[in-house]
Amino acid sequence: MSTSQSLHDAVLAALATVNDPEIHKPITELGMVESVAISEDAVAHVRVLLTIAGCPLSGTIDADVRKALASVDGLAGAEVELGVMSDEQRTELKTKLRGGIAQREIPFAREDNLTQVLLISSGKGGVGKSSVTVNLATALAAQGRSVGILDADIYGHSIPAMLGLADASPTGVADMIMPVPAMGLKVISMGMLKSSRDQVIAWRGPILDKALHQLLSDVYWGDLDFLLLDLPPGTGDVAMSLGTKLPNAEVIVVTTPQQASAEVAERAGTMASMMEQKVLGVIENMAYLDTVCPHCDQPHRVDVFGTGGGRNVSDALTTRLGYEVPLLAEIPLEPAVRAASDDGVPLVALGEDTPATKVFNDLAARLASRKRGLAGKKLNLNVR
Ligand SMILES: Nc1ncnc2c1ncn2[C@@H]1O[C@H](COP(=O)(O)OP(=O)(O)OP(=O)(O)O)[C@@H](O)[C@H]1O
Repeated sequence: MSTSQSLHDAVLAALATVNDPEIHKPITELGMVESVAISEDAVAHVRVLLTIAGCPLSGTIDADVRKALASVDGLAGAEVELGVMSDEQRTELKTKLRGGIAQREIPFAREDNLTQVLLISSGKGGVGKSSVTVNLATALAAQGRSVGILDADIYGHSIPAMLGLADASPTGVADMIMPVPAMGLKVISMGMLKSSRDQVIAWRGPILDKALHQLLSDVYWGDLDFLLLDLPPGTGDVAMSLGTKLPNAEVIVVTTPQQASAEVAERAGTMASMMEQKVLGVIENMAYLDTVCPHCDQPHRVDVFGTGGGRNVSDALTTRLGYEVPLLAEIPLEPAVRAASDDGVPLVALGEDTPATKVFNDLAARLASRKRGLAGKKLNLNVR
């Protein structure tokens, strides 16, 4: 092999180590390296194409490319020129990002898609649906899974604030929306589509449907092991719309011990049949408070909100739906859960060893080790 050829190969190998800062894939795979030439004096001439003119991250890409080239042995120097992709090249990139699918298709709806799509729902607001979503997602990510969160709660978008992303907005690359990274998760919220933070979203019917479709198809989720959707409480337009969009999704019902179980089960059951989706199980949140008794100084479990709500909902749903709907977890009422969320960091991300953290990590481990697509196989996700 000639020296110039081996230098050329070495330069390409070095460029393959440079990731696009937003897409997180090598620029060589994304068609961003337009040309590489090695001149007789061993100088590399590299032309890199940005996805859009005025790309805010052009400085980062330029610096990363130069750094990679500086590591190539035998090069006397490097000249880097930045250009911009043509419309055609952008279309090619978009197709590549969509896994070879040119149209705006929802990747999670494909039969061969292996992402576990979990719809976190509740009969009514304030039971801790969003807290469960962020903590479970963080626990899954800490166990090495690639996890996305879609905050589809049109009434209150609590997810961004719980992840310290209150003012974050996603960027666009080649007509695709880049999810916002936080705590190792990829995050998109309906609230991020609003023009101002205090604007109220009152979308219904077709507009809501379109927005949801966009968040599922135009967002560059990449290969996800899990996608968790925080649904608005109750049944409604979002549930209806997601039914057809995410046929393989599974519903997790979050409830509290005192909630009228029949009512919760009724709503969850109705929603699941509206969506034609399986209910994976029930999570009882704020299940109990572990505290030291002021009278006897001994640790006690106090059932602040009564007992049995989660188990009753699981039993009622099992009867109503005709298959086993297990109680997946009982999460204690723990002031740290609220405090951490208020600080914009899910409790699980703090790495502290608390009973709630343990429950989230344990549930994440069970979900992560699930075998997918084995029809009829008992999944054994029961909490007891
Ligand atoms: N296990 C828990 N221990 C202590 N506080 C909790 C727990 N779970 C949730 N909370 C707190 O309860 C409040 C409501 O929780 P969260 O916002 O997650 O509920 P939600 O069901 O998503 O509500 P909404 O439907 O209104 O968005 C928050 O202040 C949250 O920090």
